[in-house]
This record gives sequence, structure tokens and C-alpha cells, in this order.
Amino acid sequence: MTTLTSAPGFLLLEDGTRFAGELVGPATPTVAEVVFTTNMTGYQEVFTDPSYEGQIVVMTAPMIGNYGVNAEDPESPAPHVAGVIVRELSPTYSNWRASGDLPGWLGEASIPVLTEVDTRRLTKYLRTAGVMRGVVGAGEEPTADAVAALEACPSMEGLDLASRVSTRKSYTWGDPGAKHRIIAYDYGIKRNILRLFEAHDCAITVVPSDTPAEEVLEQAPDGVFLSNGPGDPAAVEYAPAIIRKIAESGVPTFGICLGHQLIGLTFGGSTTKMPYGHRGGNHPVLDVESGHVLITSQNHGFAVAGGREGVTDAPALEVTHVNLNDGSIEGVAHRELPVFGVQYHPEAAPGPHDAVPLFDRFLESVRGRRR
Ligand SMILES: NC(=O)CC[C@H](N)C(=O)O
Repeated sequence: MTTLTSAPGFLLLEDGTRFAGELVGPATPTVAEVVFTTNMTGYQEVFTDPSYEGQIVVMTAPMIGNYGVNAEDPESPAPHVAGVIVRELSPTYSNWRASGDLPGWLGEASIPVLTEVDTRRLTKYLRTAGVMRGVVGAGEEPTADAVAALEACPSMEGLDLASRVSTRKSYTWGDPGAKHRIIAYDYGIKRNILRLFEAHDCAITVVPSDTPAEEVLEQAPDGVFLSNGPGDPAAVEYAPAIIRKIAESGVPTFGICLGHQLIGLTFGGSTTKMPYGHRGGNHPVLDVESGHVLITSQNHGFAVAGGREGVTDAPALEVTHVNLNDGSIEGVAHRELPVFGVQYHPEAAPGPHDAVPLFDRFLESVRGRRR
């Protein structure tokens, strides 16, 4: 068990609002966009989800760390969050799966944790004022270097972080003899997506985010997957042209989160930054066709522009899912091509499994195309 050593620390938001806490981990100022997630469990999955690259995550669950960490839960090889803010960081843990403690695991990755923070006040503030950049640092008062670092921190809008986290080399996942061959564009892919494809009898080749469409089509995949990922979707400027070529070839194409947003951009739509995004495991989503409501896992700060009536400037797409809290677009499908995307996370990890059948829906279109 790591002995927790903490010193007074602070969070300073870009509008000057300050929150006091106790800093565990590196004392050098850490700057990033400050967002909150309402997941009650699954902190290791959250911290390793590449879509959280470049973000300091506030956990609204009041105690974090009490079941430790293990080798199976990470969604990628290492944590991606820039920092973590909690009400209480548990000094002890207990779970039959645990192989270590959370502070030690975050410490190894040099990720600061600001604990003893009034996370309820902070979350309510971000919900009203909107998410913004912030700096976490050591001391009772923000130091000059922390303020300077905050001023130099780029805005999330316009940032292409997907290219930063994407694999540099392609790799395979699953049994090479599996029934279906899927090529997955990696903008920041989560392991549970790969696991679910594997469980659906797929062999997956994961390719870098800028792989030319021709290279993918040459391999005659049964389906193409566009992954989740961090940053501003509109900043991944090379992606829409690639996706258009793949989609127009008739290969079934499925996108999750960033992948879904890129489908929106490919067919003429735009994306907008949301005031505070959707992050958590309890977001109600209406499946427009069936009228069923799914409780979904979410993690995004941008959305495809439009609403239930349609995707703005993209008449080729129909809206298949909408968020019941704010009416935002949660799913789109191409009216003629076998292409669809969802804003939420059917792979969960963490979160509810209501939407897992979407993988079957994708594989139905894959099978439909095979002779
Ligand atoms: N999980 C994701 O793929 C997130 C997509 C995008 N980075 C957003 O914040 O909206």
C-alpha cells in the first residue's frame, strides 16, 4: 500500500475561480481542460480511456480508490488523464481482483490527484459556467508559474488529439481465423471495443488514424470501424476524405463517439462544443425507430450539430438516436450507404450494457454484404 503523502494544493480555473485541496503526486503545475464524470465506479477505465487525453477529470462519486487497481480494467496501456480531482482518495482498498492501489498506480504515471476538494460545488460550477481550462498545483495560493502555464494552455477547440494518441503501427486483435475481418481506425480506441468485436467472431486489424482509404480497401475488409478518441473532431482534418472513400465503396462502416462525429463531418455536417458535455453512466438515449430508451455510458464534449429533426447541413444522414436530457444527436445513419454511428458508448467500460446489441446490428450489415 502506498503511503499517501499530500501537501496543500489548488485548482485554479481560467475564469479565476479557485478550489482548495490536498495534492498527491507531482508538484509541477498541470494544465488541461477540467471536466466532470458522474460514473460511480470504473475509475481505472475512465483514467485509461484515451478519449480523456488532455483533460483533468473531476469524479463526482464521493470516494475513489476503494477497490484498488488491477491489470484487466485498463482500456489502454497507460492512464491518459492529465490529472484527477476527487472528494476523498481512499487510503486503503479491498477487492479480490486488486493487484495494487490507485494512488501508487497514478503516481507511477506521474498523474497528480487533487483530493479533499468540494467536488459537488466544483461540478455545479462547471455545469453552470461550462467546462474550461484549469491548473492544478502545489501550495495554498496559485504560483506565478501555475498562472503562466494556465495562460499558455491551448483551448480544446481546434485541438487534434486523436492523431497524438493513435497507434503508429497497425496491429491485430482476436483470432486470425475468425469469421469476419474488421479494420478499425484508431483515433484512441478502447480495449473493450476490441474485446466485443472478438466476442462477435471478428478478427480486427487496428490501423493508424491517417491510413489512406486505398490501403484499407485493398485488404477487402468485411467492415470498417471508426473509434472513439480525444480532442476536437473538426481538427482531424484528414479523416472525412478517408471516411467518404470507404463509405462510398459500400463497406459497412460503424463509428463510436469521435468516429460518429467524423461520420457527421464527412457527410456535410458540423460539430459544436457542448457547454459541459456528457460524461457518466446514466445518460438516457431515445432510439427513434423503436421508441425504446437506453441508459448509456458517455464521454464527450463535442456533438454533431442538429437535433431530432435532422443533422444540420447533412441531408444524407438521418438521426437515429437523441439524448433525452438535452435533445442532442446521439446517433446517425446514412440513408443509402451501410454507415452508422453513435455518440454514446455501447462498449460501456465503464457503464451500463443496454447498447451492446449495436455490435450485432453492425455485424448484420457486415453479413448482409458477404456473399
Ligand atoms: N469519447 C470520445 O470519442 C470523445 C469524442 C470527442 N473527443 C469529444 O469530446 O466529443
